[in-house]
Amino acid sequence: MDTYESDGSSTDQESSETETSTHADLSTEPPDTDPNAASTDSSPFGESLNTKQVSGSQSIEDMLLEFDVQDALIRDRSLLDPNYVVDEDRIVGRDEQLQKVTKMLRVALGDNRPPNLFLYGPSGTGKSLITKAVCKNISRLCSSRDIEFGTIEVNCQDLDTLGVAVYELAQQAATEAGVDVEVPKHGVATKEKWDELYRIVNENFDSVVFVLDELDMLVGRRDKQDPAFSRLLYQLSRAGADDDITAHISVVAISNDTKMMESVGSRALSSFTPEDVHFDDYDANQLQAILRRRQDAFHDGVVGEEVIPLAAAFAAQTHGDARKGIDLMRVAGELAEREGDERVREQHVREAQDKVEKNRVLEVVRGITTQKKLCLYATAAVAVETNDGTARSTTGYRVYQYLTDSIEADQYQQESYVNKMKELTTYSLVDFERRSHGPSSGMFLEFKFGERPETILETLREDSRLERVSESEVTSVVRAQTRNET
Ligand SMILES: Nc1ncnc2c1ncn2[C@@H]1O[C@H](COP(=O)(O)OP(=O)(O)OP(=O)(O)O)[C@@H](O)[C@H]1O
Repeated sequence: MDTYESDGSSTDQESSETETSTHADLSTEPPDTDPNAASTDSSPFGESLNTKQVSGSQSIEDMLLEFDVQDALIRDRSLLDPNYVVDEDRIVGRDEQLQKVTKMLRVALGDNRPPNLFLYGPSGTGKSLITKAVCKNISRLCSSRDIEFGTIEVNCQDLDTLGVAVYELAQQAATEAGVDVEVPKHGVATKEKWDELYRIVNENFDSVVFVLDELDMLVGRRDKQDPAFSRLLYQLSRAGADDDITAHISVVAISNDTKMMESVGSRALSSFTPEDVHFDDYDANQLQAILRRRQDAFHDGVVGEEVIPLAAAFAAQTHGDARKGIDLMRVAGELAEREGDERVREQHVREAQDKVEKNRVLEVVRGITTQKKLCLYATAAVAVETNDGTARSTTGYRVYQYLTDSIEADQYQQESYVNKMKELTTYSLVDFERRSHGPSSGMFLEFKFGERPETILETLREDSRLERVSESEVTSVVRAQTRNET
């Protein structure tokens, strides 16, 4: 996989750079204060804050009570929470996947081991939802049949190493069983954590489904031959076959990266052998249908006619991501509530789009290294200047070279630049396609952003190093390079 087969410059050293540089680089602005405002209070907050009037009009208590009586627009916030597992009748347009996953996992209801599954497709296309909904139903039926069934679910996004992942699995297994983990989190060998996981599973379950969400993110230490996700899959599959785990186990691996299985080592692949289930992007109509099934999250008649089509259209621009559509509905509703409006309107969705987009970009760029920020900045700067919002890797690299020169940062080869950009595709902020200049010339990658490249530049400029770069000079470099390309 590209994420793993990188240039060697993406080492653990880079990970530590992430930790230090992000905090320093993307520090938030101090709160807006008016230096000229006179304060008569000796205490910084003023003792009167709880009881007295604020800004000469309403007291805090009045405002709180007003919220009590004001008609809230949102009736059921859980329907707008992306982590909430909605009932089956609210799941739209995923019949095929729902049937496939159900038929394969229902084996757990008898005395058999369900097959392993690999669910892949872009972000927000229902992979986790379908898995959780099926497991929830199996669990309910199993309890009526006296079968101890457990769903042990981990999201691998923030797990650095195999040892951390195994401990997390043990922790989740313990929570599901209502027992304690009996080994410490730190200072013990990974083998002890595996043994603890086996113990918890064997003592508490007849049948277990391990759900490994965003598995491709579990890369682990780069000095190991196989990525950590490959080793995890191997060990879990072997544990079932070698009777380390006596319960029937099935592993559901979930990833946005369609090529993840290509970097699973051959040893792991021959034990894991999953059934594949593909999840496509949603189109705007499907997204509308998903959102309409949740419209009762709001009180009757408060959602303007244009709200759902617009939220669906915005979400369709980001790979048909249902999570984004749901986020837009929630944020638009909250904005309307805050403004005291009696309806959610188109304008709230537009404001929400701006907010959600900025948050998504911020979330991604907060966690990436300075080198990746430079690659992303260069590529977004190119995309801003092209008619169709795309950026060629060849042009992007030249702008990257300009950026690294101007802030005196390390400069990597074009291959590394491309690898770093490819790694960023896992966050579905940017996507790429392979293109060719023509039959006799070379290939290049064409990057396209899921969010507006202007928002990406704006967010990245909060990094103090990038803030120093002259925007107009970057634009001139981009224009000159783009002319050369055509
Ligand atoms: N077909 C659907 N019907 C109703 N809601 C859906 C559907 N697909 C996705 N959703 C909702 O969209 C949100 C994101 O879905 P989910 O977490 O399943 O995506 P995912 O494919 O696992 O994405 P990621 O790879 O980012 O984890 C959730 O709130 C989920 O309930």
